[in-house]
Amino acid sequence: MEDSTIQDLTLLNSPVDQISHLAVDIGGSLIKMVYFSTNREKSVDKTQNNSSKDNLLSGRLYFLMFETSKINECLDFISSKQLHCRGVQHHGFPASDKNTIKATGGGAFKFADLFKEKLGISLDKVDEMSSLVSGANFLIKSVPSEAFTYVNGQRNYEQIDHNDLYPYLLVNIGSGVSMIKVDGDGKYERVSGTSVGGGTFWGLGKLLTKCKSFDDLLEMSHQGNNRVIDMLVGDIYGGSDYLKIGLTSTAIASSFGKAVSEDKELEEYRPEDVARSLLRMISNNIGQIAYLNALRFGLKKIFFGGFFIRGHAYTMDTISVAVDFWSKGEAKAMFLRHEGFLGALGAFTNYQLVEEFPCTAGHYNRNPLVEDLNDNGIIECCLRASN
Ligand SMILES: Nc1ncnc2c1ncn2[C@@H]1O[C@H](COP(=O)(O)OP(=O)(O)O)[C@@H](O)[C@H]1O
Ligand SMILES: CC(C)(COP(=O)(O)O)[C@@H](O)C(=O)NCCC(=O)O
Repeated sequence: MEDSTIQDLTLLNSPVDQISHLAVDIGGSLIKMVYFSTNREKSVDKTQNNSSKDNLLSGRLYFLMFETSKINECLDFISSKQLHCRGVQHHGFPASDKNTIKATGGGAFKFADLFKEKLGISLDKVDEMSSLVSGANFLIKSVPSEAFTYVNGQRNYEQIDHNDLYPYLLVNIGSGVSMIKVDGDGKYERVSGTSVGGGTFWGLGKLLTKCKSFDDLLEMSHQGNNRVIDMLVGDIYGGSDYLKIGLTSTAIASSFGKAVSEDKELEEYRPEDVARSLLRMISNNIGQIAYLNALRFGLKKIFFGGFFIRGHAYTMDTISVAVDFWSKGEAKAMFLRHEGFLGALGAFTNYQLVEEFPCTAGHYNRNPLVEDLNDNGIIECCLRASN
């Protein structure tokens, strides 16, 4: 954690805090939420200081996550905190429509009736791909220290030149994977996808290791050794490399391939090793498909998002190495600190209220009220409302 700011959600009940503009992204696995909170005492009305007719309200974007299978807990939480019907109505700043929130992801369709029934609110649907792109563009362009490469176990934060951002490939690894060629704000095309994604890792991992939580599975993979199960080039070539086609003896020739010849039951393998092979197989595969799509369109930058990544060192390393290996160093894999919140942020920007500058990040909050919550960075920003 970069900062020790601990934000307990009981603060939401503080009389000086104003919550507004909740946006949700309801995916196949997880519900992601973003909301804006301002401190009334600190909010600023720039109309007094400059000639602009815009009202600027400083505050913070907060991030929350629930499992989609626990949608009812999520609705109870929104209801108990009245997250959906708080509006900011001072300094000439309009309240959000009390009965409508921006929503994206498949669940915006699937659960629309449930939101209406339990909370009395309508979901204003924002297209999922469009939200991913708006969220990514917002993060890359407006939030400092957001994008980074992962090389030799090191995060290297990149200052992205706005004039040299497009085109890029956005690879969102959620339950499934979408690959989107981004050419500008609102200019994009979904060029590919694969059903072998985060849901595959978690689903197969659960079956094969009997693991109870995604985080445990990731932790297991950290302790494992994939060479126990994967068939390496050296296993086939008597310990030698096959350099003529660019493969070292330690490269994986066949994921899970060793399990064929070894007369072993699943129980005889360490779950840690199984988890490691699985993570490597899926990350490698996504890295390779991403590279092939980058090659198709001559793209040099590939940004990876989605909650599958979870800031996990081994996942990012595998993806980075795959992209580097296949592109012979030509393409670059980049990751985003708010990786899992692209869709939710994109839906939030659809309120047309986010002022792109100034934004700062670096504070972290851990929300003790929500299980499984990652350490999600809050973002300080200004909202703007035109008169
Ligand atoms: N706490 C968690 N519970 C379930 N899956 C998780 C969790 N944390 C990370 N994941 C991973 O994130 C994936 C979902 O990513 P996400 O971007 O939220 O996609 P979706 O929009 O499909 O829900 C899961 O398939 C899993 O691989
Ligand atoms: C259907 C989806 C866009 C839904 O998004 P998700 O909830 O997985 O984030 C995604 O799962 C996907 O792109 N799947 C891959 C389908 C394919 O191209 O084969």
